[in-house]
Amino acid sequence: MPELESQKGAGEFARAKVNLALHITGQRDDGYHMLDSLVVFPRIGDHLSATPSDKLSLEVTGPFSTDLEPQSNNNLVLKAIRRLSQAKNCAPPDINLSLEKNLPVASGIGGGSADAAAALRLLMRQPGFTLASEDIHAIALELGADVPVCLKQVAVRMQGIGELLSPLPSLPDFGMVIANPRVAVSTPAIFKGLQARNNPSLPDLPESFASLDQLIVYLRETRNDMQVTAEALCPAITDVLSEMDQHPETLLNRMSGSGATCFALCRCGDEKNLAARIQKSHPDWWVAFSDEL
Ligand SMILES: C[C@@](CO)(OP(=O)(O)O)[C@H](O)COP(=O)(O)OP(=O)(O)OC[C@H]1O[C@@H](n2ccc(N)nc2=O)[C@H](O)[C@@H]1O
Ligand SMILES: Nc1ncnc2c1ncn2[C@@H]1O[C@H](COP(=O)(O)OP(=O)(O)O)[C@@H](O)[C@H]1O
Repeated sequence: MPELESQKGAGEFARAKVNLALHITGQRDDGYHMLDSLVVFPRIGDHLSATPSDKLSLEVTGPFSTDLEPQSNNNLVLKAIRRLSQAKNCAPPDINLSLEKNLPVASGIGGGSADAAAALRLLMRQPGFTLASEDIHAIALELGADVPVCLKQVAVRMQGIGELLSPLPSLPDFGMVIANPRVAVSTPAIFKGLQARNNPSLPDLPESFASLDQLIVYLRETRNDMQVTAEALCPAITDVLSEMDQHPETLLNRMSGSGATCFALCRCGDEKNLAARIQKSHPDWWVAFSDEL
């Protein structure tokens, strides 16, 4: 492994993925579901950095580190590093990776996918590890359906099983609060429990969203098709949505991904107060906010 070009402070920020809308439009023969989703990336996330070492290793710190086995070969960060090295016919690099786990695990905001994508970006910055964008996209998809969208971390429409990414009309400014009742939800269990798998696609997108009100009107015509199943399996999701509903700042609230994290959209500037009030009512929940999406 050539000496790391960037060391302290030059890590990767692995942003949470939030599905503003998530329609399940079909199922492939291999069982994977077809999606039509609007995805955004709030400024809330994990941090991944690397320092030279005598072998490949991973340490996990941060508030949710205890929910992951620190040395596990199943960590998506290590899987991503090994898979990209294999694609380059190189031995995995001798680095110590440090993951600050700020996002709850198995929570519908793609923390593991974001970490895997961060690991790919981090390694690709090193000489000898770059790949053409279609090749890195294919590796990302092998690691997980949500990993391709996490590579670029910009707002997009996501289709296929997660591999088809297309630009969105530019979005108005808005604030976001996300809250998780600290109950892990298994993505495969929610997919398995779906009552309907052939739902309509997203309504046609306008050429632009002139205002936040227009975006909210559009989103009210959309759904998260996993929400009913997830609420039945995890009633705490309903509690989070009801709490968000009680605050006048909330313009629209919904579950992200397969849950249990829910988001509330608000006017820019309202997010900090809204988050504080939700956290005050439920000190045991994980609550975060962002004004940049
Ligand atoms: C539901 C979504 C929506 O963005 O988000 P999360 O709840 O995970 O955040 C994603 O599609 C989750 O993507 P990801 O978590 O990467 O999925 P994978 O690891 O590839 O697969 C986990 C499990 O979900 C199922 N799966 C995943 C994606 C998909 N389009 N159809 C599926 O049926 C797979 O069959 C597998 O059993
Ligand atoms: N770095 C990681 N962060 C989170 N989860 C990980 C990671 N590596 C592997 N996993 C595994 O991936 C599964 C899905 O985690 P996660 O991506 O947090 O779920 P979700 O997409 O629902 O938010 C978990 O069961 C976890 O054990």
